Parts: sequence; C-alpha cells; structure tokens
Amino acid sequence: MDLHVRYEGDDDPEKCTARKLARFDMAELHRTNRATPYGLVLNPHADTALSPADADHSTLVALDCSWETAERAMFEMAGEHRALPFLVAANPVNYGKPFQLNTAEAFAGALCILGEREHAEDVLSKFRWGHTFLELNEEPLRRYAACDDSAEVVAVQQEYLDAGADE
Ligand SMILES: C[S@@+](CC[C@H](N)C(=O)[O-])C[C@H]1O[C@@H](n2cnc3c(N)ncnc32)[C@H](O)[C@@H]1O
Repeated sequence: MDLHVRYEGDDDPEKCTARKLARFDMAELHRTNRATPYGLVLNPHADTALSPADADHSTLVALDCSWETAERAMFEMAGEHRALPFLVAANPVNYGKPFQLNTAEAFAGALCILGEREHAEDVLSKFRWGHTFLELNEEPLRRYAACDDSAEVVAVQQEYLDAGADE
C-alpha cells in the first residue's frame, strides 16, 4: 500500500508525523488536492468505516493538518472516504483519546485493518510511542481485521463504545 499525505502544513512541523514519514521515504507529501493521488482517504467525518473489504486499493491518503482545522470541508480530496473505527491514540499529544489519531497512527491502524500488519509496524517503528499504539489497540485491531465489511466493523466498534459508556 502506498502512503500519501495531503499536507496542509498548519501544525507544528517539529512534531509532524507525516513529515517524519516523508523523511524516511515512507510517505509522499502533496501540497494541493490536485496533486494528491486518488485512493482511500482517511477522513474522520466519512459515513463509511474502513474495513478489510477496502483492501483492493493500493493508495492510502491522509490529510495532515492541525485538529483545529480538520473540519469536514477540509477533506475535499477525490477518493473513497473512510473513517477509522474506535481506536485510541498513543502519542503524547492526544494519549488515550479515541478517534483522534495522528497521521502515523491513522496509517498504521488502517494498514492493520487492511491486513498489512508488517507495514503498520514499520510505520510505527519510527516513533518512540509507536509500539504503545499497537499494545493499546491490539484487540480491536485484530477484531476489525477479521471483519468482512464496514457493517461488521461498525458492530464491533459499538461493543467498545457501549463498554466505555458503562464505565
Ligand atoms: C488531523 S491530522 C493531525 C496530524 C498531526 N499533526 C500529526 O503530526 O500527525 C490526522 C489525520 O489522520 C487521519 N485520521 C486521524 N484520525 C482518524 C479517524 N478517526 N478516522 C479517519 N482518519 C483519521 C486523518 O487523515 C486526519 O486528518
């Protein structure tokens, strides 16, 4: 799976995970929507959850911008837009927050769901908190990756949301 980033550049460049992945030639940055290739777009506002049924794509796209500007209207890239199901951030900025992953975590979570676990581990190996992301999300990632389609992923996700509501 090729990793591409629509790079907005409005977040702290020192902490930007997309820039780091690009430095290691693990992702390509694009400054405009036109330049961004068509593919599976990781969009937290999308109506459809990512599932193993999307594994026929070869291009994964994230939008790297700050969470302050990551509104629905920002995700204008052409492609098949997918939301990641319930997963918890492990990075120091948003540790423990569900759904609000940084770009490297979003790529890694997506790759696991799409059956590319080794590629996910490679991505996370560049970050000192990377292994924690897999530890925190081990069970949901395994269960999502075993689903057939988006509806099944949403049903599994609901179990985690219900468990959280009971706490
Ligand atoms: C808002 S940016 C923040 C990036 C941060 N500045 C960094 O250095 O990684 C994170 C991107 O990861 C993807 N992403 C994060 N959480 C997601 C989710 N729950 N569903 C789909 N995509 C998600 C989206 O492409 C989103 O725009």
